[in-house]
Formats: sequence, structure tokens, C-alpha cells
Amino acid sequence: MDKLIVHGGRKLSGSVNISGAKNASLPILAAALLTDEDVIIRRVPDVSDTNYMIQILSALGAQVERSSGTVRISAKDITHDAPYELVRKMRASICVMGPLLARLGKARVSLPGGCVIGDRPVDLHLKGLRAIGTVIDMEGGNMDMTTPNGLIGAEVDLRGKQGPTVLGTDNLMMAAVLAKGTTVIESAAAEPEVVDLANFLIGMGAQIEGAGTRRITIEGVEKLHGVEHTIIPDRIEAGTFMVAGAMAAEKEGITLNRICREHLAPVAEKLIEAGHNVHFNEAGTTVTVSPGAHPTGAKIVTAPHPGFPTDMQAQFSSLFAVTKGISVIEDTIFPQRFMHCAEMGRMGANIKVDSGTAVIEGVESLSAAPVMASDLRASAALVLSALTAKGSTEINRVYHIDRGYEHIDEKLLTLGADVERVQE
Ligand SMILES: CC(=O)N[C@H]1[C@@H](OP(=O)(O)OP(=O)(O)OC[C@H]2O[C@@H](n3ccc(=O)[nH]c3=O)[C@H](O)[C@@H]2O)O[C@H](CO)[C@@H](O)[C@@H]1O
Ligand SMILES: C=C(OP(=O)(O)O)C(=O)O
Repeated sequence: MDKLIVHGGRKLSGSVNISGAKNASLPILAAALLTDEDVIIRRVPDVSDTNYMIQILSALGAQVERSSGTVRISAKDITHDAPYELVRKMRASICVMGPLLARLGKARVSLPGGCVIGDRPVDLHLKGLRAIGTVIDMEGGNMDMTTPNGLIGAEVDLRGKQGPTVLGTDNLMMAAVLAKGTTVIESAAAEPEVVDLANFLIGMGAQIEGAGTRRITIEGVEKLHGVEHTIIPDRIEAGTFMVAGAMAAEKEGITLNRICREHLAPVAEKLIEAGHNVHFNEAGTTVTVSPGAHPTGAKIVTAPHPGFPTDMQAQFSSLFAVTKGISVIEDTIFPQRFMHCAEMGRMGANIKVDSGTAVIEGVESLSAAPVMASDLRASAALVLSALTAKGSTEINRVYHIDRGYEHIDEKLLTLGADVERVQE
């Protein structure tokens, strides 16, 4: 199991390229199952989650070739049974449900388990798929799905207690593209990754309107064809490096290339509110972030897009842990997503977590300690904390970070951080 050792206190400078979005790549890779023609997807990040998805597609019978960021998929003869051993490793494997139902009229996928960031039910996925004609039989931890009368378009409201569902919207959209008639998804997720999937499907010949709004309309078509598509930049990776810039850059800041300004608006606004410097180029494709002269704490409440993303709140905990004053972070989407706070406490952070809210009292500096990554964004928060901490922080279980950050240690080294990956 690899660990990262971060020798804190180095100032960051220079620039790095942001990778394609993990959370757009996963459903888009699954959507390649919707056609028997070749699909080419560019800028797929080399992270363990995309590798698991590729393994699942291969286990389902697809021919997959990967050459650096480009993945070519040919899903001519596929089966409907997604193997438990692979599915259990990654929640996003449930993205294959929609495409398998649309293409084969049946699917067998294991129920994903709980998750350290909190309860993650699939009731809304099932509600959507049932509404368009899927019959679901739960047995032995598996969801056995059939479509006795085929998939038939319907109007479905996917609002859950915590708001819309991203992968639930994706699953229904992927099933509905080959259904008979019109499907309307009300209370749809509007995240940029949902829009990227919709654009991919439209490129395959699907008829979809309204992606990026709360109402998506899908007119089913007979057949989809092959497509070439480039994945959008990863706004969470970019946001994580933006926080690194605010915490640890030289006066001139660090620059991130291949970003999309519109997707980064909530993160940029919070950094500016907290007193830091954020400058986009005119085209909105690069951003430079440097620490402000008078940083202040702030209040963050996570919300569905275009609100502040839950996937960025842990990283802001690191920033606020060393920012004078009191900051408050409330996660309305995953109220239990605060595992990083206890580990940061071991480094000297002063954070109290109660009922989905963290109250952070900034301290002068953190000091190194051996810490344990508990989940993807929690590990990013620990790396950020370690960049400014006094001494050498050992971060264990970095396989969590490798799920979603492409070569993070190499990118940090490029920016001048002192980071080592140690294999045990
Ligand atoms: C691979 C991927 O893209 N993952 C992202 C996706 O996860 P994912 O799509 O799994 O998250 P959802 O948008 O579905 O979850 C939003 C909320 O809805 C609840 N819910 C969800 C489904 C359901 O059937 N019933 C239900 O109650 C969840 O518990 C949560 O409180 O969106 C999350 C919210 O932006 C991000 O944190 C994840 O990084
Ligand atoms: C929580 C995340 O991913 P997943 O939904 O795949 O667990 C994430 O990307 O922050």
C-alpha cells in the first residue's frame, strides 16, 4: 500500500495542466455500452476509478484499448451481468444499469454498499428506471432488472431529500435515450458532468434537451452510433489546486491550465471572499491563484450545482484550519463527510463537527503527524494541510487519492512541493 510523505513549508510556483474529469469519464465510459459501433473518448484521467470502469466494461464483453488519455471502446457483443468483485470496488459502477437496460433490456448489478462519506442509497435510481418500465428483483445483494414490455418514456421527478441526484439523473438519461417515446426528468441534476454526458449521448445520435437545467427531456431513438468525445476538465481537481495556491503559493501564485472558468465559479468566489487572489485568463481556460495579504475565514454551505460542491468542502477545511478567525462549513448533501477533521486534529487543527457542520477556529500553523486517508477528498485535504505543516507528514492509504487525482504527487513536485511516494 503506497503512502505519501509531504515535507511541509515549500512555496509553490509555476503551472500544471488539469486532467479530464473523473466524474464525467465514469458515466461516459459506461454510456459506450449503448452502441455496437466504436467510441473514442479523449482526456480520460489515468486514475484507479476509470481503470475499474474499463475493467467492468471488459468483463461485460466490450473490447477496450487505452493509450494514455484516449480510450477506444467497441461494445459489439455484451452481457448483462456486472461482476460483483468489480462493482463492489466503486459506487459509480451502478452507471452501467441504464446502458445495459437500454441496449439489452436486462441488467444484473450488485447493490453498492455504504460509504465512508455517508449513507448512499439508490432509491432514486430505481424510481427513475421503474418509471420507464423496469422490473427490479432484489436478491442476494443483487438487483436483477428486466423490461418485460420494453422501456417506455415517462415523466419522473427525481428530487430526493437532499436534492437532485447526479448519477441517478445519468442512469435515467442513459436508459431513456433508447426508450419508446418521451421521458421528462424533473428535478434533474445540473452538474457540468451531467451536461458532458448529455453532449456525449447527443454525439451518438440521442435527442436530449435541457441538460444543465432542472428539467431534461429525452426523445427516445431506435439506435445510437459511434462518436469521438473529449472529457471536460476536472473542476474538483482544479479546485483542489486552487486551494493549494491560496495556502502555499509564492506571491505570483500558481497557474492551472486546461480549466473551465464557468465550472469553477463557486470555488473562485469563496477563495476571493476569503481574501485570496484569483485571476482567469480572458478565454477562461487558465487560472492563477495566490495567497491574499489579509486572509479571512468564511462560511460555506454545500449545495447542488451551481452551488458550492460537496466534493470541495474538505479542501476548504484545510485552508480555514490555518486562516485566522472562525469559519463554518455545512455539508447539506453528505452531512457525515467530515472524516478528515479528526485526522487534521492530529496535526493541530481546531475543528468541532456536529450535525453536518464543522466549526473551524484557525490556528497559526499545523504540525506534521502520521495521518490516515479515509476517502478521496479527505485525502486531498490531508495533502493540502501537509503542504504548509511544520515537518514531514506521512499520509497512509493514499489509494483513496489515486481514485480521483491523476499523478497528484508528480503535479505537486512540478509546482515545487517536496512530496515522496513510498511503496510498502
Ligand atoms: C461519480 C460521481 O459523479 N460522484 C459524485 C456524485 O455522486 P452521486 O451521484 O452518487 O451522488 P448523488 O447526487 O446521487 O447524491 C446526492 C444526494 O442524494 C442522495 N441520494 C442519491 C441517490 C439516491 O438514489 N437516493 C438518495 O437519497 C445521496 O445520499 C446524497 O445525499 O455526486 C455527488 C454529489 O455532488 C458527488 O459528491 C460525487 O462525487
Ligand atoms: C465522492 C466522490 O466520488 P464517488 O461518488 O465515486 O464516491 C468524489 O469524487 O468526491
